[in-house]
Amino acid sequence: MASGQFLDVCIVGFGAIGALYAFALHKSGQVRITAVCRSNYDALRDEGLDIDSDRFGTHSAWKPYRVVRTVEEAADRHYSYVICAFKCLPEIVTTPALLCPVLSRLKTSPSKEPTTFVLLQNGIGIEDDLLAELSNIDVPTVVLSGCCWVDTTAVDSGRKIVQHGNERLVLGYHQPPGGFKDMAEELSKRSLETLCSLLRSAEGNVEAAPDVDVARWRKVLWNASFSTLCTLTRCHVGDVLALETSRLALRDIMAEVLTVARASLPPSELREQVLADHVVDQIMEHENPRSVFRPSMLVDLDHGRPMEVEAIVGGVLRRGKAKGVATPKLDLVYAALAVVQSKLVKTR
Ligand SMILES: NC(=O)C1=CN([C@@H]2O[C@H](COP(=O)(O)OP(=O)(O)OC[C@H]3O[C@@H](n4cnc5c(N)ncnc54)[C@H](OP(=O)(O)O)[C@@H]3O)[C@@H](O)[C@H]2O)C=CC1
Ligand SMILES: CC(C)(CO)C(=O)C(=O)O
Repeated sequence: MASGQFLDVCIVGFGAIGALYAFALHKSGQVRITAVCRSNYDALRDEGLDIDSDRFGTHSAWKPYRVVRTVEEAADRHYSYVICAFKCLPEIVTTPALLCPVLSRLKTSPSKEPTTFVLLQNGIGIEDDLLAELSNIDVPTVVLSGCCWVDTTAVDSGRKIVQHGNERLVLGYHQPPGGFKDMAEELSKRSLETLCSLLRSAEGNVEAAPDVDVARWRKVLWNASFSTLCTLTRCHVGDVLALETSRLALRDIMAEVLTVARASLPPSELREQVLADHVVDQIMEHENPRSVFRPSMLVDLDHGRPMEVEAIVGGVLRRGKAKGVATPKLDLVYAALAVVQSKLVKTR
């Protein structure tokens, strides 16, 4: 292990997801967390973080090992894991640009110690630009990503995080653009296992995905339909389930996403099982018609913050276009959200 008995882990984006999983990793007793905080830097440094989590318990004034203001400040050492938990907004800043100081350090590092990047973010193809950038770096690296099935929010200007109900994290590794070489896949598997076991030792409900791309498409089925319709209507989940016409729209969007998913992924038993047509029925039956849940995209709009339209909807559309799959319903959803998004980006 690096640094004697601790693994150094850097969390970039210390909001709801970043802080929740940082705390879980800290609870494992085996890591040192460097938290890159933006708007909540002063609060975190001076007062620490309050946590009210059904999964990880209630804690006050928790301080990570280090709180820093920028990625540049964080890049004074080697990290075993760099966890990205900022909103994925490539139209504002790409992931490689945001991580530039860490990547530059890796490029010039005489040590060949591996680094694993972990994307705890929604969307499709969010790993592409990072994988491309890492393919130019002569140090072993791994890219993992995670689908978070959890309802967590940063409140009190990021001084506190609240997490209700169940928490489930599905983590898996991505293939580099040219495929795996030498021992790279072994390294990815080991890195995935280590992260899963750290989170499990803190009672996190984590699963290693046999194919992370299949898991991400399964997740985006929900985000591309429920998150977008709730956002465009500014209504909670129960409201968009209440009318026959909006239920039909949810189903139609999910059917389009499934067609793109199946066209984009290589054939496998897992793909057929996880992304079969009847999954739409399962999702619709599983949602509570009385749910007052507001998806994170709607929460961003509520606060006037840019939304992950490109990562969630744009990602599906780009894959659809590449495979010649028509997506008329989702095209309309994208066009409407793009109008709102461009105003949010201009006024931020
Ligand atoms: N919250 C949830 O329940 C779920 C979230 N997700 C996904 O998880 C990801 C993270 O979402 P979530 O935690 O909710 O988002 P939050 O908005 O709560 O947190 C994002 C954090 O990233 C920080 N940040 C953004 N850009 C930068 C930057 N350039 N440098 C440093 N910090 C930065 C923000 O700082 P600042 O305060 O200054 O803006 C904020 O603290 C998203 O992809 C989301 O879709 C997935 C499932 C559930
Ligand atoms: C599916 C869900 C609600 C997380 O569980 C989500 O991804 C979101 O709110 O953006």
